[in-house]
Amino acid sequence: MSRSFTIRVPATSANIGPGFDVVGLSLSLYLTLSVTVSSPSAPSAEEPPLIRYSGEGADEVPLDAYKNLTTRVALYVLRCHGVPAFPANLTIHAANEIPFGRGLGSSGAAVIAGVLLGNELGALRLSRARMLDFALMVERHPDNVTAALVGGFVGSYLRELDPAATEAASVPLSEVLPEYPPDAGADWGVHPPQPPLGIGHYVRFGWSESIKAVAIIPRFELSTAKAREVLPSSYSRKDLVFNLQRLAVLTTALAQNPPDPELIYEAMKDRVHQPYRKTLIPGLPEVTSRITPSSHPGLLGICLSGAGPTILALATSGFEAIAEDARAIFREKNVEVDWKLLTVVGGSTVEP
Ligand SMILES: Nc1ncnc2c1ncn2[C@@H]1O[C@H](COP(=O)(O)OP(=O)(O)OP(=O)(O)O)[C@@H](O)[C@H]1O
Ligand SMILES: N[C@@H](CCO)C(=O)O
Repeated sequence: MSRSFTIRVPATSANIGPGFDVVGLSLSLYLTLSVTVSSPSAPSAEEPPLIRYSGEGADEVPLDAYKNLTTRVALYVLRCHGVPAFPANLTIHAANEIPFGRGLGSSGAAVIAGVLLGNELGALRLSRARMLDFALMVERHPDNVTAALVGGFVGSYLRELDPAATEAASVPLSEVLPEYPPDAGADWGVHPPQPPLGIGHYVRFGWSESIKAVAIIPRFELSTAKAREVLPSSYSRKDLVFNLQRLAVLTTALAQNPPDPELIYEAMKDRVHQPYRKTLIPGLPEVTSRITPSSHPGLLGICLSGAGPTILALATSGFEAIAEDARAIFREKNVEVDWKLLTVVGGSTVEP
């Protein structure tokens, strides 16, 4: 007898302008895993899962379960609960709509899918809060993973940990997710680093149903790691206050009906990450400054999505004009784009 289930995790856009590493929005593109496992099935290191993959990233994603981000995370969760290996006869088909390295939370979705997979395979019954702890051991800023797990427009923070917990949470990623081969005699990690309890905390803000998201997606990848390298390690008080003022207004302004374009356009400006990332994204300052509520009725605000290079425009109408004019501006910089009209959706699901 075999058991099948489906895991569905949404794309996310982090930051929404001033909320760097703080806010995230779940969007209607999905990573879907269709999983089949023999039941009952004992853990087996000799028989790794069979992974099939289609959609975005299919030409670059590793299909080796010890290299693939989702299955590595699932194995980490299992090992932390005393299960040393995947169950035998496990097959996973990943169908992915979330483009890689574009600022739409592909890695966050892969990590959340892995946590949910480990939880299901081990019948662990982890709480949402505990699942978030596991995700935060891998992706160490909470904005994408929290929104991908719980859905909606979400704000989150990482708890200040005591020195022991800080040490536990600071282990190198290679120790959390070793790309270990199933060699005979390999250390199967009887003692993997356990996440401290209650690392991440979140709240869901309101969201006006009238607001949709236009994702303008350049046809090149920018890794989050590279887009974080260009950021300074300290900021002026003026720039921090600029962002804090806007973020405080934005979290409520996006829930109001009807949404106020003047308030939101200004509240989606940022001085903490976007100015530094313009060197990596030709056209970023031009698109965000030339597309405004006066030039494009229906537009509410425009920002970099996550670490980029995607631009996110929030709007109630006029979607095509916003996207096509952004395309024309990017073209002046020799950047080709695709665009999608997305809605804000609920969080991850696991269904039989
Ligand atoms: N479905 C997936 N399965 C396995 N690995 C994935 C999957 N999705 C993403 N990844 C890995 O994550 C990498 C992209 O992560 P990165 O953090 O750079 O970008 P992103 O998550 O798309 O953007 P952002 O964090 O700014 O929203 C890919 O190159 C790939 O290695
Ligand atoms: N807050 C993160 C999101 C990317 O995953 C960043 O902007 O670097």
